[in-house]
Amino acid sequence: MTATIHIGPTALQELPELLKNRAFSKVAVLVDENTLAHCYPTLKPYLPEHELIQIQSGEEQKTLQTCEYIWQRMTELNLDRWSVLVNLGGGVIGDMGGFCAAVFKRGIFFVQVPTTLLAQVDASVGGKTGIDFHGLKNHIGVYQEPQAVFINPDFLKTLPQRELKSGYAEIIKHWLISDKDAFIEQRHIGLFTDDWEGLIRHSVSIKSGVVEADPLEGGLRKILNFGHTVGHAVESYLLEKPDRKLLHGEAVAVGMLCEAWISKNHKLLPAEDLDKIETFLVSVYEKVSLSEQDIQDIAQLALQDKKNTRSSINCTLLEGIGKAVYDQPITVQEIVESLRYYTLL
Ligand SMILES: NC(=O)c1ccc[n+]([C@@H]2O[C@H](COP(=O)([O-])OP(=O)(O)OC[C@H]3O[C@@H](n4cnc5c(N)ncnc54)[C@H](O)[C@@H]3O)[C@@H](O)[C@H]2O)c1
Ligand SMILES: O=C(O)C(=O)C[C@@H](O)[C@H](O)[C@H](O)COP(=O)(O)O
Ligand SMILES: [Zn+2]
Repeated sequence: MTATIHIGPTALQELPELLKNRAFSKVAVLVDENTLAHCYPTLKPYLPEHELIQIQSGEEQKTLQTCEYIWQRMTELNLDRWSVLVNLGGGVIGDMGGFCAAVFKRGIFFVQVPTTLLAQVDASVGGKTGIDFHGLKNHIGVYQEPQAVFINPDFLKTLPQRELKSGYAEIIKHWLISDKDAFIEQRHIGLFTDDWEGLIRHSVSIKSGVVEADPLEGGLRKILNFGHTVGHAVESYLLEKPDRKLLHGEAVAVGMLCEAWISKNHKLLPAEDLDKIETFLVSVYEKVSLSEQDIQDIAQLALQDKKNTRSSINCTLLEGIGKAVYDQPITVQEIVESLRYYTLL
């Protein structure tokens, strides 16, 4: 069953009732240094007595080593099976906190309070939790729904512009896979909107609809992975190169361009649609420079994608703006060519 999602500047007002009704034995809040400084003061008035678990921010922290630290703190704090972990942060806190809670003592409760645009429109919804392993994205994880999700768009006021743009990539993805009108009409307003709540509600409704139809990604849910076959490979590759690291959404933007190009190559996406996607994404995201060696290495990483079966790379492609098709076999060589296309844009 999918979790209840509360959206709006007063969303957190619903939290005390949930905590009281479920009579959790202990409440712990997972934060990083940024969410402790910028978001915890807003959350605190809605919490009963609680403990804090603090980790360092960043994708590099989304590892088994950090999980060990979190489990150690949960143990020291004597969290039992009726405790709840409140994950206050972006997708890293949400994915890793959700995973730690889902397997601690075979599962305690958790609540998502997403504080980045990316986590509000995507990561907090749908129950995918997990961590990176040896640089491979979300390689270890479980599906586990939180007790509830509380999305307060006011948290975005302190979010750096680069992080906002990263989250915007997942909004664009939602438009590209299922809402042509939104892509055509809203793309130029996007980042300059004064209605974040409206954008968040729209994205959450697209994602929730897909997840409800196919929670465990047997089929349809794979459309939410558009841009991620190549995007995750690019993100994993550059994560190992400290001064070239990309944010998740920035890598997904590269991935969407490459996979849109592959869609056209497969005669699924009309040239004029590729043109529109290209013009728009290039206007929002800085080009990432990639050498021929980078391209060859990135393409190999796509062989680890979770949608693959046997040796087939199964990609989600576009049949047009607003319509995605999943399980489309592609080759390493096509990924190489798509990345070459990207470098020439
Ligand atoms: N589970 C899913 O369905 C899903 C979906 C999309 C992405 N993800 C994962 O999400 C992760 C990316 O999440 P992200 O983009 O939120 O990055 P993130 O969690 O690293 O947060 C980005 C940065 O913003 C800071 N921050 C958070 N909230 C803030 C605020 N309100 N004000 C100021 N600073 C703030 C954080 O401390 C961090 O430095 C990736 O690991 C990706 O794989 C998961
Ligand atoms: O929720 C989903 O399903 C998605 O694919 C959403 C993606 O934006 C997200 O990055 C997800 O974590 C990727 O899942 P993965 O199974 O490819 O790790
Ligand atoms: Zn994503």
